[in-house]
Amino acid sequence: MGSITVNNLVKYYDDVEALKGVDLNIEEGEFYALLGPSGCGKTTTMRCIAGFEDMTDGEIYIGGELVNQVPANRRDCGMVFQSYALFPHYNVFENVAYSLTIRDLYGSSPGQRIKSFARLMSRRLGKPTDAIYKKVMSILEYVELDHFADRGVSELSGGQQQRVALARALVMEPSVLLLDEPLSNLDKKLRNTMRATIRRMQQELGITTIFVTHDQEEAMSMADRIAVMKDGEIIQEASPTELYSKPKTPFVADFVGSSNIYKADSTQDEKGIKINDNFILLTRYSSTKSSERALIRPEGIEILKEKNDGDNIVEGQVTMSTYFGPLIRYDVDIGGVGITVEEDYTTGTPIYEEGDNIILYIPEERVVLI
Ligand SMILES: Nc1ncnc2c1ncn2[C@@H]1O[C@H](COP(=O)(O)OP(=O)(O)OP(=O)(O)O)[C@@H](O)[C@H]1O
Repeated sequence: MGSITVNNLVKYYDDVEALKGVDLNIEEGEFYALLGPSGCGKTTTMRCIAGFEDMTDGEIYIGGELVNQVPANRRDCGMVFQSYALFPHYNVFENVAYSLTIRDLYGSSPGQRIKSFARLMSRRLGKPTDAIYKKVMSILEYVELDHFADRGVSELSGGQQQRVALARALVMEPSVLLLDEPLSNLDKKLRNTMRATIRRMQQELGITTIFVTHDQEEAMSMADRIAVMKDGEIIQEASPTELYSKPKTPFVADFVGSSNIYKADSTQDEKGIKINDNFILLTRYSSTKSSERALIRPEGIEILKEKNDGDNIVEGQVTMSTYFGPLIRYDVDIGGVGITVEEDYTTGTPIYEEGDNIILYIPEERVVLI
C-alpha cells in the first residue's frame, strides 16, 4: 500500500499558476480530503498525482518511489471521476473487467499482454475466464452489485453507476485510490449512504485515499485529515475536529462551517472583543491584538430565558428564524451587527420568531482567536 508525498508541486497552464507549491504527506492507509472552493487547484493536484497532468515543478512519491517520470498506467492509482466515466454500451461486469484487462494489457510484459488479450477476446465471445470472472464478481459482490452484473450501465441509478466506477477502480487492487468529487451528482440522501459505503470500504481495504470535494460536510464526515486549499495553496491541514475548533484563518473558519467573526479589541483595559456596545470578556487570553479575529460558532452561543448580571450577555432582535428539524437557526441583530445562533430543537423548545427580542450568552471558552 502507498504513502503519498508531494513536495513543492507547481503547475502552470500557460500563464495560469494553478498550483503554487503544494506539499502533502499522506500516510499509508489514510483517508485524506482536499477541500476548497471551485478553481483552487484540487483536481489539478489529483491529476498530477495520478500522472494525467504534467507538472511544472516539484516531486511526487507514491509508496516511497519517485514517480515524476512514471506514466499514469504504472502509478498504481485507481481513480474515480465526478462523471463516473463508465462505458455506456457495456454492462456492469464488462465495465469492471475492462479496466482490469486494460491495465494488464498496457502494464505488463508482452507475454502477459497476449494472455490478457486472449482473456479479453474470450470475454467478448461471452466466455470469461474463471480468474477474471471470479475477481470481477467478488468486487461486484463487495459493492453489492453482483446481481446487476449483466445489466447495461445506462439502466442503473446514479448511486449504482457510482458503485460500478468504484468497483472498476478497486478491481485493480491499487495502492492508492483517488476520488474526484465522486458524490456530487447524487441527491443528498444517496450521498449520505455513499459516504458511509466509501468510508467503510476504505477502512476495510486500508487503501490510501485522496478525496477531492468542495463540500465541507463531506470532508469532515469522511476524512482522517483535511487540507483546505485556496488559490493554488494549502492554507491549513488538520484533523476534522482541529480544523473546526482551531481554524488558522477566517477563510478556513468560514469554509468549514458557519461562523460569527469579529475583530478582537485592543483598546480596552480588559481583554476581549467588542460587538457594538457589547463587550465580550476574554480572561484566558493574555492579550488581544487588533489584527486578530474572534470566531464564535453559532452552536456555542446559548439562548437565555431571562437576563442576569453575568458577563458576556447580549440582547438582540431575531431577523430570521429557520427551522431545520433537529436544530433551529436564528439570525439576530445586536445593535446593527449580525450574529447567528443555533440551538438544538427538542419537543417543547421555545421558537423565537422574526422581530422577537432574544437574550444571548456567549461563554468565553467558546470564543477562539484566530
Ligand atoms: N486545462 C486547463 N487549462 C487552463 N487552465 C486550467 C485547466 N485546468 C484547470 N485550469 C485552471 O487551474 C485552476 C485550478 O483548477 P482545478 O480544476 O484544479 O480547480 P478545482 O479546485 O478542482 O475546481 P473545481 O472544484 O471547480 O473542480 C483554475 O484557475 C482553472 O481555471
